[in-house]
Amino acid sequence: MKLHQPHARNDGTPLNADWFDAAEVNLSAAERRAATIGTRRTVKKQWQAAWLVKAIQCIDLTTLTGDDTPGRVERLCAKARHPLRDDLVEALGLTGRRLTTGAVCVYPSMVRTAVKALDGSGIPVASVATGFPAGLTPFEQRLAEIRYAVAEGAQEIDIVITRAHVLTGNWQALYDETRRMREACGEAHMKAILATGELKTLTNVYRASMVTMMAGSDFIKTSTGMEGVNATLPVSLVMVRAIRDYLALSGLRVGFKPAGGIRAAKDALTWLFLMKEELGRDWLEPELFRFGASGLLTDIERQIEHFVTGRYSSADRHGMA
Ligand SMILES: O=C[C@H](O)COP(=O)(O)O
Repeated sequence: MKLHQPHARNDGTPLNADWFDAAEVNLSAAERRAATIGTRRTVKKQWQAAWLVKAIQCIDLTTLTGDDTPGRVERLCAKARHPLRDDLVEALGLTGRRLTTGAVCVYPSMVRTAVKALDGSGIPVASVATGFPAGLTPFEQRLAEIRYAVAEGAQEIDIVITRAHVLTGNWQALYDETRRMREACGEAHMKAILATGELKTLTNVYRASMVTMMAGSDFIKTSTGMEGVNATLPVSLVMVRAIRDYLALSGLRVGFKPAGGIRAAKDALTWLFLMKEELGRDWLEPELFRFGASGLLTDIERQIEHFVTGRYSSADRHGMA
């Protein structure tokens, strides 16, 4: 089991419109391609639990609700440290091996609590910032929120972009904003949330992905979890292909984080297949891939229980068997 090793930060590249201006993404082509990912690949039963363990290691275990309390955050952190029951860990032959989620993701005011609760675990704390989820507070306040979360101990910052910059095609403004946010993050890694459900077209999703990567995002993330439409496979396909194109053009590796509404173990596997097919094995590690999810771990644990006890009924129901 690999320890969490933060990958090199993305220092970004100058804004270069040649890298995205001509891009046009065809919605139905993306939908057709996305629709085949889960069906073309099958995983032998004996490997499914291993894939689900991999999914656990890539979860940013999240609580982002108005009624969050220090107690809830502490319980979340305890779960991040021990994501599976001891009997399941033993049945999987993982006793004594390190098994944690990729990170814990909270609001800025909960960072200190999470850092304390995760002390010594090596699990990073991610904080949303910049007026999450809408990102419409005054810009200097958004930067101050990043600095606050970093000072509290966050090692990763999930920023939200100004959707209006995308909707008006103001790529320079999107680049400059993201660049300043990246600077405010200091040594913390930055994930740029595109809120794709509000960007109207997949072409906009592709262009926003490229611009935020050029501005130095370490990850691009689909959604806040609060938009009307959150992580979808067609949107994810477009974003991972932007990551692939950016790698080819710049030589820089950027991570991907689908987030919002991912609750079923079966869906987690589909996303892992997508990463492996489109970007390769390196994007199956928490350094380059995360799920932003509050409820996914519950279903994964349930499915693993079914595997180790030999009761596949629920897995069958989820189409996993
Ligand atoms: O960034 C993470 C999302 O807010 C989580 O969304 P979820 O609660 O639908 O899993």
